[in-house]
Amino acid sequence: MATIRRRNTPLKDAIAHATRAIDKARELEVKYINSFKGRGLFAKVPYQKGDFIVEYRGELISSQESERRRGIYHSKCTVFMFDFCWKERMWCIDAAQEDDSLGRLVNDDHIYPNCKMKRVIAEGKPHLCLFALRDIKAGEEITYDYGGSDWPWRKQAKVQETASDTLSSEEVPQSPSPSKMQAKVQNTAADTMSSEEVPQSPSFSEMQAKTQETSADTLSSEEAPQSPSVSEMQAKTQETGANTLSSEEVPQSPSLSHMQAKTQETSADTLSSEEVPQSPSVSEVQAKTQETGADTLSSEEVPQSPSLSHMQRMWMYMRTMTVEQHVGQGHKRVWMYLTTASMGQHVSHKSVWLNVIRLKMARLH
Ligand SMILES: C[S@@+](CC[C@H](N)C(=O)[O-])C[C@H]1O[C@@H](n2cnc3c(N)ncnc32)[C@H](O)[C@@H]1O
Repeated sequence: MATIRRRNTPLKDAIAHATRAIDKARELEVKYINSFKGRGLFAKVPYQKGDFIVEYRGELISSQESERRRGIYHSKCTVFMFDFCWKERMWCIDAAQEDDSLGRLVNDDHIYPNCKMKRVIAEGKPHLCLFALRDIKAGEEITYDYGGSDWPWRKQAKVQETASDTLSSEEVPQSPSPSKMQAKVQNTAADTMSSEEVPQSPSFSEMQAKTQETSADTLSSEEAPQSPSVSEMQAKTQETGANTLSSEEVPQSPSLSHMQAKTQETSADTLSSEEVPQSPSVSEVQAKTQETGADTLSSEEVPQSPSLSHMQRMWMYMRTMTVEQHVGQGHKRVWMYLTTASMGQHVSHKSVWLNVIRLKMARLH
């Protein structure tokens, strides 16, 4: 992927990357951090305060479509939906699809973030871009404040810092909140805009985006082409009879099955078999796995869901961990159990079961 060397102002830099949908692939790298945080984005080069870092790229959808998707997405996908206000309306960048874009991998830091999300208008469409809040050294993780207050990992962070990777029952992650990614979006085009042009944010509910007006980089009319009017955007939405914008305006929507398939990420800590209090499900899952002989199971393919009590027992010890099962002659199987912060009460028992089966199958040696 080509990288544009910065010759412009940060805002021009952001617009140049946003319009081409490219990242600074030579300046940034994705690294796996740990089982708690997953992946993160890191600077490979130093950045100066104010620099454009990366776009939070995804599909631009209306708030109505955002609500609809939240109703059907797995909770691991909804966390990638970023709501923001633009032209007196709520919009959402849906970055749930696993593409190669880097912005979607930036983690939250509400205490010492080094970047800030700002709204940038390029070719008439809003983009969400991260800009450095301070100088950033090579090797530093790129972070920003997701906003809000109820993100489950913030409550768990202290526990994770002190505890070993082997989780106790007290450390079972809290059920994820269904909250939206709160857009602490600043309007980068603000310097040249009057308050009429960038209206005050309405008072949205706590779950919704806080769009802040700030003075930031100056956007001239050459830098940002005219935005279509709200009514124009609304008209297009109505014309299509759908909540998503037409394909000229935004990329194709990812299919739900693809999104669901992408929710199976995990990482694990090792737990010896002695540490697992009860593992009745291992043999049961193994049996089911062998029965189907498939890599993934649809709900139709699972002949019988485990009973609720069984699920509850699994739930008691299911966390992010692996269990090593010695099968003789120096061979062992490693069972990997998927549980992350986003697997909680909002996931049906059946979904949890399917997730576990899939993961076990995927990781079975
Ligand atoms: C937009 S994604 C960021 C990329 C993610 N780490 C990954 O590997 O795909 C948001 C998810 O990252 C994790 N995350 C973000 N910030 C975190 C933090 N400060 N501590 C722990 N987990 C975090 C949470 O699981 C959250 O659902």
